[in-house]
Amino acid sequence: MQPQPADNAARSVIDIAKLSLTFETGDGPVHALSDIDLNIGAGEFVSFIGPSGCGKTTLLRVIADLEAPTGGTISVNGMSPHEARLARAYGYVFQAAALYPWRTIAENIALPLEIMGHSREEQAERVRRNMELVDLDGFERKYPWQLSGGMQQRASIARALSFDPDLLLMDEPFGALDEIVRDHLNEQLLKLWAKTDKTVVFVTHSIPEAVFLSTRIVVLCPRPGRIYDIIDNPLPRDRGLDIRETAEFLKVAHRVREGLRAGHSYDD
Ligand SMILES: Nc1ncnc2c1ncn2[C@@H]1O[C@H](COP(=O)(O)OP(=O)(O)OP(=O)(O)O)[C@@H](O)[C@H]1O
Repeated sequence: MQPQPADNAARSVIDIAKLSLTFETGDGPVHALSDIDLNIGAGEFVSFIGPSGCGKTTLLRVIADLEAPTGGTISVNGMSPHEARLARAYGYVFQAAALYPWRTIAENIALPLEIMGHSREEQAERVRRNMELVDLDGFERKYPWQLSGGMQQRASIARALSFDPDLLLMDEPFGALDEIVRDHLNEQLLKLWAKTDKTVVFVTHSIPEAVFLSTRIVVLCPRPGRIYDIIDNPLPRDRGLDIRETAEFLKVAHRVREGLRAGHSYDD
């Protein structure tokens, strides 16, 4: 039986306490993350937003076991990030679609399944299901360069979902796309999230994107990278783009902007 949303919301997926990460560089230590406390529950859509260099990507990479913290604790699905990575607990979507140009879209999406040793039939079924989920059916035999930037990013989301992880980590996936495409993908991502009940952690620079997508918004500030504010988004989960014109939306956006201003240095 599928867990009910209420039970689901109670289960913690990511637990971070007093976490820090200092990079030792030739120019001295860089305090990329300091004193981070954050819990993310199942089914949440949490955005990290903040000025360049505040540690958004580093925090996402720590969750994904691509960086190791130098202090504090973190668990993902009750495991260390390393164990969670081996257990394939999450799918990761990068800023650039990073598809292999010599493989068709279907072959790109099948790649993680191939590596995991799924049968050809299983691969085909999962590729079909995930291509449908991101609205790309019909493009199986195309190569990445035959698709627009937005379609390539949808393919990379389908690839991240191919092995059905409960957790999706997304690092500015739509940052390089124009506004209209981005709006469309934001809507599609929200529908996909509602349909699949995934937990999503999403890095962005865009206030409207963060407010439109998220159930919670984490505002970070730099030097050292730390959490400035965590905003519960009161907007209903079922929202369309026109919600961006409402007073509630603008109120949340205003609070995010205030947080960004407070942590921003114009010398950057
Ligand atoms: N491998 C590394 N070695 C040394 N310093 C690093 C490394 N990775 C990141 N940093 C530094 O850590 C800080 C946080 O970087 P990070 O990329 O996480 O910020 P960000 O908020 O994602 O920035 P942006 O919005 O520009 O992507 C920056 O000062 C960055 O230069």
